Amino acid sequence: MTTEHKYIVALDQGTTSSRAIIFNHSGEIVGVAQQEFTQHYPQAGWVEHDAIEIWATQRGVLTEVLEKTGINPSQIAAIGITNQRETTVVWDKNTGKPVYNAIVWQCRRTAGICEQLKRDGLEDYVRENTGLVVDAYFSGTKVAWILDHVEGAREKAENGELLFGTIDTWLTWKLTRGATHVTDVTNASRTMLFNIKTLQWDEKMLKALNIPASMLPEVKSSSEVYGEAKVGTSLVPIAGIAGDQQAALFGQLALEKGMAKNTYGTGCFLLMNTGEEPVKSTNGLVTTIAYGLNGKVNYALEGSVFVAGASIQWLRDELGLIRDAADSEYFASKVDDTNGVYVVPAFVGMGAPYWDAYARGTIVGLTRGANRNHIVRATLEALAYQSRDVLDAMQKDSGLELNQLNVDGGAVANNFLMQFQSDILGSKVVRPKVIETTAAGAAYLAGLAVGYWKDLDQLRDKISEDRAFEPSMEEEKREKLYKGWQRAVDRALKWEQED
Ligand SMILES: Nc1ncnc2c1ncn2[C@@H]1O[C@H](COP(=O)(O)OP(=O)(O)O)[C@@H](O)[C@H]1O
Ligand SMILES: O=P(O)(O)OC[C@H](O)CO
Repeated sequence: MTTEHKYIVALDQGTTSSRAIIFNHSGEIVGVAQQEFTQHYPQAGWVEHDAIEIWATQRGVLTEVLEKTGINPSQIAAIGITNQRETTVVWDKNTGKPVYNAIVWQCRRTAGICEQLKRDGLEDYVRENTGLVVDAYFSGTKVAWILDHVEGAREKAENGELLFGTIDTWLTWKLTRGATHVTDVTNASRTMLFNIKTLQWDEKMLKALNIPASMLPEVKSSSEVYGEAKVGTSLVPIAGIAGDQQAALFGQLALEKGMAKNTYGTGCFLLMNTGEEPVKSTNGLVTTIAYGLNGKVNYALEGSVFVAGASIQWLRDELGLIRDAADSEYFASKVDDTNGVYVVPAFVGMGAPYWDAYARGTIVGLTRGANRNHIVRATLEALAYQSRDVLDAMQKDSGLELNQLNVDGGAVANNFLMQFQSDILGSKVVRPKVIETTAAGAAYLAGLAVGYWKDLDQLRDKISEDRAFEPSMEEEKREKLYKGWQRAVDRALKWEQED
């Protein structure tokens, strides 16, 4: 294939926005288009997206970025898809219409189904075979909920008329006009329905949740041609698929055992590549598939924090304390500390390492002197404390000491946060020049599949450091602050009562 004038497009379908990013052969970004879409909160702790709006915004940004850059679809060598994971779409394969809104990864509505699975004694089985903990986060219980609550859905599913997919599957199906119903191993490993040892859908889990196998997509590697998308008058191969956190790991080229990254977006996700063998966590992390490439899979340990950058949006949209996410750095830097205030943003329960669907957000340590700056600062600091929680667990599980943390995602633009992160970890934090590593990972996977890039060595020199943050806090102060955080978390846990 000629690489002249050719590009790779990454479609990055995130929790809050859809993005299309064009990369050239040097791995540089030549165009970006982005569109936010509506978040639906029908009840406390519930989160939904309209799958049609997801498709419309994703399609819209693809058209927009081509128009903006003047690149013709015929110049695109391949499309890579990366996506918010776990979010669940069920649609009618005849009409192409979703039978219900997409149930988002953050949604807690299936906590009760999870309690039942635990009572049925499935916890150990789930951990051993899917690598996960029993939690409403993952797709399986969301599919079960749709089949049980949408009128006529179960009957149609049993007649083979309904399809299930995570967002990668939904987009691929739409882009190929219904010709392709696939997912990749990384996304499959987030469903709680996939056996990460046999790399097959897990019959016992399907039975436990009463989900017909006919709804499930075919599971493929993360880098191969899955189908062709019609873009304008051209047919463009879709050649890379990976969940966004795995794509970010790939985009940071953390491809060797022991390499890790932390992504600060809506949530925070710390992943460590553990090589070709799955490592079982005993400290509240999950085992997941990092990527499937060249006939093999690599595994990762993951610590998933449900609310990170989303708490900065909460300061902006719900409390009105800031006008723009970037303002948080200005207000936090106006004070020397939080004046004893801690914010625990457990808006949708807490993920790793606590796994408590009943935790709720809390602010503690308020005194008459507490002001906006302290609350903004405490909210930013919570991102760093939550990352320390998972990093400590990761070090215990892996037996490795991470003396450097590679970071990416929208919130790493915040220098205050990065410095505090380094201080509270006591280790170096390294921010790359290109923080769009998620999209880069999807582009690399697609480019490798079609021979646009021969191998990853061609890309290694493209990753360069923007800034390194070194710890400057005294050990005694660090541990005192962190102990305060742990006490604050205790207040947030198990706040909501089980129905
Ligand atoms: N300067 C900043 N300081 C703190 N948070 C920020 C800043 N800029 C963006 N964010 C947060 O980062 C998130 C957006 O990052 P992004 O990687 O695009 O997320 P996602 O892929 O989850 O949609 C938002 O939640 C936003 O509040
Ligand atoms: O869309 P993001 O970047 O918030 O990522 C969401 C995760 O994939 C959820 O597991």
